[in-house]
Amino acid sequence: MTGTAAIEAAALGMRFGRRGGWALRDCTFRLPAGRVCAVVGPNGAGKSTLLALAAGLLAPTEGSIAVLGKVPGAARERVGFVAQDKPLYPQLTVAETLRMGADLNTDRWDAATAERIVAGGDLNPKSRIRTLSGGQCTRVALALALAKRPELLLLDEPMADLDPLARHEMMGLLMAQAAQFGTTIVMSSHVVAELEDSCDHLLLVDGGRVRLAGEIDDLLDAHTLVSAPAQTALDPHTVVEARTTGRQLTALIRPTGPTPGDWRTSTPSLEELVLSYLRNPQAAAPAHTPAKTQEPAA
Ligand SMILES: Nc1ncnc2c1ncn2[C@@H]1O[C@H](COP(=O)(O)OP(=O)(O)OP(=O)(O)O)[C@@H](O)[C@H]1O
Repeated sequence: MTGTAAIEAAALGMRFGRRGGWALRDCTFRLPAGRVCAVVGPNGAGKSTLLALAAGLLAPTEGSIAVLGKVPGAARERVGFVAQDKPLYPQLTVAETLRMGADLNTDRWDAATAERIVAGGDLNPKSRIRTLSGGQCTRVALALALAKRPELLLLDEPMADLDPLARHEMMGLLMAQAAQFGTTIVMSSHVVAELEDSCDHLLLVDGGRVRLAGEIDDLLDAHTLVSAPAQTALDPHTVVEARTTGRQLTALIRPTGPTPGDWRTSTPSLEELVLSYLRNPQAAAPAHTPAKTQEPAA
């Protein structure tokens, strides 16, 4: 891992059109190189906009974003991007698509990886892209992006239209790529539970703001799930969410010290953490992983 961040954003904002609302606003975060980062958040939160800004396909309305230490456009050769709609040329065959990838990336093209990914889906190299299913197109798009051997791989909901076996296979390939080459992977997804075992870094985007940013283990360790009798006072701890069902209180807190011995406590899952923050827009981010402050350089 180097000292250069994979992505560094400062007061980043994006507005589509002069009169449009802000798709992203005041986003400041630092993603160290070599991480596998989950970008999660509700529909319309700004995840695709953030990834498109990092890919250099959009220019920020305000603030800045640096990718591998450069403006995104200047880092494009070292970045792989698979957009949500997996744009490919419909009239090309699978083989022609891979050949185009090889021609565009002569210095780094990993033909064996591209062919292995395509073969794994039993795709006929002579099939035209327009005849493929959504999941098969995703497989070709991922083959193009991975074979480019990027230093940073930006994936917008890469698993959304893959079947369970293909998801498992692709996740394995992505993790192998990250382990072997130190590739930084940033992937958006709505299936938070699926990300917990694969990702080590989280960006929670909500309403165009980055609400949580940091190492997943640190974020989980900073929170405690509490089960206690209803009416239990939770202060002085910081309460992200508290719900009472009958005589039972369930809460997600950020403890400010030891909790009473008669509380039942556990560490939340990533999904529990994310859902609690999304259900409670007023809950502030933890002090050591605030949306507006840089985490320490690696
Ligand atoms: N090209 C565009 N023109 C105008 N508004 C846009 C455009 N692209 C995105 N937006 C708006 O920006 C906001 C963020 O959209 P974005 O696609 O980044 O969200 P998202 O988190 O990726 O959502 P989803 O999970 O549904 O894919 C939304 O309000 C959306 O309507």
